[in-house]
Amino acid sequence: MMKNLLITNVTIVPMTAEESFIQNGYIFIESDVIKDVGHTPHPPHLKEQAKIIDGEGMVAIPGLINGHTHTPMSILRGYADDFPLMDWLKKMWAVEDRMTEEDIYWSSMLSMVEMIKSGTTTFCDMYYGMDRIAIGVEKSGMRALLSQGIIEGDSGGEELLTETVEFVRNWDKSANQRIHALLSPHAPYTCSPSLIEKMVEQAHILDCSIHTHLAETREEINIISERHGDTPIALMEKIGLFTRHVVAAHGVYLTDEEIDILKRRQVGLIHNPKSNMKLASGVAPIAQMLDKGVTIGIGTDGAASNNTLDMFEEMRFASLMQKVSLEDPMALPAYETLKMGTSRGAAALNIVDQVGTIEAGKKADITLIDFRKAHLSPVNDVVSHLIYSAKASDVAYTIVDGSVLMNNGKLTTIDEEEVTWHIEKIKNNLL
Ligand SMILES: N[C@@H](CCSC[C@H]1O[C@@H](n2cnc3c(=O)[nH]cnc32)[C@H](O)[C@@H]1O)C(=O)O
Ligand SMILES: [Zn+2]
Repeated sequence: MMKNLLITNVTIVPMTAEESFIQNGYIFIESDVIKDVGHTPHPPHLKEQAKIIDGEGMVAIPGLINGHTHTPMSILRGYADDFPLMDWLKKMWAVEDRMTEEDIYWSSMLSMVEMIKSGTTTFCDMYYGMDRIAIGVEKSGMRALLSQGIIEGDSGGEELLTETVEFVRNWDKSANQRIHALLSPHAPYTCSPSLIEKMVEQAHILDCSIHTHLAETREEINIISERHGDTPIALMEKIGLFTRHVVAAHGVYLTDEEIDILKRRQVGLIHNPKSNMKLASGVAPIAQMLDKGVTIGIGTDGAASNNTLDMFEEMRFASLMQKVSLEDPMALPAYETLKMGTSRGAAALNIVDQVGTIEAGKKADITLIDFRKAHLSPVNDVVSHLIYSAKASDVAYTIVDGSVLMNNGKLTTIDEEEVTWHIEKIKNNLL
């Protein structure tokens, strides 16, 4: 079957250079890779070699990158709202203890349905039962960074560590390199320094990145200070966490010194504005970190603390939250925010050689947004509309690795009705 694609008559926001656009362009995809991007007219021979998607009235952006989430938590959407993090977590863990691998699989598939429908092409996940999620990723066609989150129990984390190392060995670079496997100590307050040290050692051996939660709440700062006499990032620096590439979710409470560490160690910081607002964790100093050159992406966190996985909303909240908290309408402007959802998100996850921009040589992960809508009219400014006006439901096509996962609004790899049928059944048993 011919797998080449030609997207025609489309407005392209390639995210390659500052604010460059192609007003009426084409994108030629050969198998899983972008081969050619240009202005209309396209070379005529391309037409015979490819399936054509008419991009009239649409805007193409690099597929959105959800830098931090817990996909199976969609089953817990709306289950325990309006609590602070530590109380909320206790409620989550009580249910998570009862979740079976099947529950995890279908809940994760529900999240993939939501993400594909809202133009997300890559997500970075932390949960348990990761083998089943990886099988789901194979089926859905999405790109994913997967890690088994480790919370150290009374018995220590040794057994879990063996399991998670096995997971990385089995899945890293699988599914045509769509899957990256990472190691994941859940957080500095749920894992001891000695366990984290062991995980770093393993990450060096496996040559993989590390995904964790860091500096999320004031309470975390207090716990770490009481236990170790340090702040979370300073402690992690001491125990050598940042000798590997780290994806760190949150970074709400940071000293200037810690921001310097994040920059120097090229940590991929993932900002989760809606989760931070909903759990009232606080306002991350994003504008300040960007000024200092920290690499920042955007994530939704799990659907139980958000309560959606919609990256358009997430980008909008990121921008608005900086503006209002700094009383500065110029803080985190639209293009900067879109970068965090695409190219910079890819850099934060250390996959910028694969995705994050629309240019020849990159993997073909592309989202097409239909701009023929009242709330996107008139098109005075494409990027402004993407950040301040667009909705998830404006996404018409989601393409990953050259495969069309949503074709003019229709999912091609997942049977949504089957997923929702299972979800209803799981909900009735579990909650
Ligand atoms: N519960 C698992 C491992 C953890 S997976 C990831 C964990 O992160 C939790 N989680 C979700 N959102 C957040 C957050 O914002 N901060 C900290 N933990 C979170 C989530 O409830 C889940 O337990 C075990 O049995 O070891
Ligand atoms: Zn999280």
